[in-house]
Amino acid sequence: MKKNITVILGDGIGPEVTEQSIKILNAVGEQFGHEFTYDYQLMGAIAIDKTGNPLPDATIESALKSDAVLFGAIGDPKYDNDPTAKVRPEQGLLKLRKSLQLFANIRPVITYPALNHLSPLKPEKMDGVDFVIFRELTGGIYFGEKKINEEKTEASDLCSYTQPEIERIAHLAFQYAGRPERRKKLTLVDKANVLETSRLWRKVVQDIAPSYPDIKVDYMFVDNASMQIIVNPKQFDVVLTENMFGDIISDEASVLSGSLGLLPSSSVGTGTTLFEPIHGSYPQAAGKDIANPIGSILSAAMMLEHFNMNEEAALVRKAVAWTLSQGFVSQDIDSVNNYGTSVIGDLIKDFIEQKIPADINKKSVELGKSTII
Ligand SMILES: NC(=O)c1ccc[n+]([C@@H]2O[C@H](COP(=O)([O-])OP(=O)(O)OC[C@H]3O[C@@H](n4cnc5c(N)ncnc54)[C@H](O)[C@@H]3O)[C@@H](O)[C@H]2O)c1
Ligand SMILES: CC(C)[C@H](C(=O)O)[C@@H](O)C(=O)O
Ligand SMILES: [Mg+2]
Repeated sequence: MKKNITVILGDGIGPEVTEQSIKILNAVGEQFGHEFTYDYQLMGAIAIDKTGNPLPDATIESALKSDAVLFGAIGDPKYDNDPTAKVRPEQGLLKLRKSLQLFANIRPVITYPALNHLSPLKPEKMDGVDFVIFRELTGGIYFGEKKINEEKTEASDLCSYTQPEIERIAHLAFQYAGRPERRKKLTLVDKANVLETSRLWRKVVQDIAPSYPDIKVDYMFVDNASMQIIVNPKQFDVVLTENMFGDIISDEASVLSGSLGLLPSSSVGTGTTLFEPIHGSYPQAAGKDIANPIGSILSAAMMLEHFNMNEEAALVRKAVAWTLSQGFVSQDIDSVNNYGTSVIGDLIKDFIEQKIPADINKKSVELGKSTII
């Protein structure tokens, strides 16, 4: 199969983690006889530096005609620390989501038995944690009218949702909860005790629920949900929520897996689907070969599934689980014994290519070197 992928490396650690995913996609292509071609495009701070625009038209055009988009991360401290900046890297990402109508951001949260002992939570709370957050991505407070008065002393961001915006993601989430591998439970996370938009979410979900009689629906306020994710994460199966709540609770939930660097996502819309790790540009780590590439690599696995390459995706996941089980982990997972971004990428690639020596031991894999000795 031939697939053309728009690749947006972005800023900070975006390029180095995405480079590992490209390695993995190429290895999968070789093994299974697929041809992946890449069209590299700009977005974020690097795009502002090169073109003055955080999302050049060429990036949107490429994304619209490609089979999928693989995205790293955007963001730069020079904008984060300047609240008066008129042009910002994040505008590029938000505009891309809007342009591709990527209304549903799917963020799976799974745990790895091999990492449970490193978790801040008790291992018995972690075994079997497996839920998926459906985060609405093109509405809410992110996209409502923004105002600041002339004196710059009062500002507002409007949070608004329409019934169709809620319905389209709710249907996706219900259908997902009904998949054979899921536990047929959907939890709507909102703030319906305070917010009018949340009350609309509840009403729309309540109206839709009877069409999915097999799915048990639960409603939870976001403040409670933030606590429940930590104390009893096994109760969740599919979590449906609006844009900003989803942003926040998914970073929180990543702690269950072991690190923000582990979580992948897909953003689904009416056309091209985009795949990206949930983390940001982690500027402190940029260029140091210390970032965890697994969030990006698992996003590439989600992309393979999107191409109906299920066996290929399963092999990538198996390879990831193998590196974690062998202790080949990055600094965010283990601050004492850890391996570089590219070493982890190479090990996952070698596993896919069945090139891992049977007698491999940790000492034979050099920290920061990208070859197995
Ligand atoms: N989708 C995106 O591109 C995206 C997402 C979030 C934040 N951002 C941007 O990224 C910049 C930095 O934001 P931030 O510091 O709040 O969030 P961040 O996700 O970049 O990093 C937060 C912390 O998470 C950890 N982390 C994140 N990714 C990691 C990885 N791959 N490996 C190991 N550890 C990792 C690090 O401890 C880091 O300090 C900002 O400009 C922000 O706007 C972009
Ligand atoms: C960078 C920012 C606009 C973005 C968001 O808030 O959606 C990020 O945090 C994410 O989770 O992808
Ligand atoms: Mg976020």
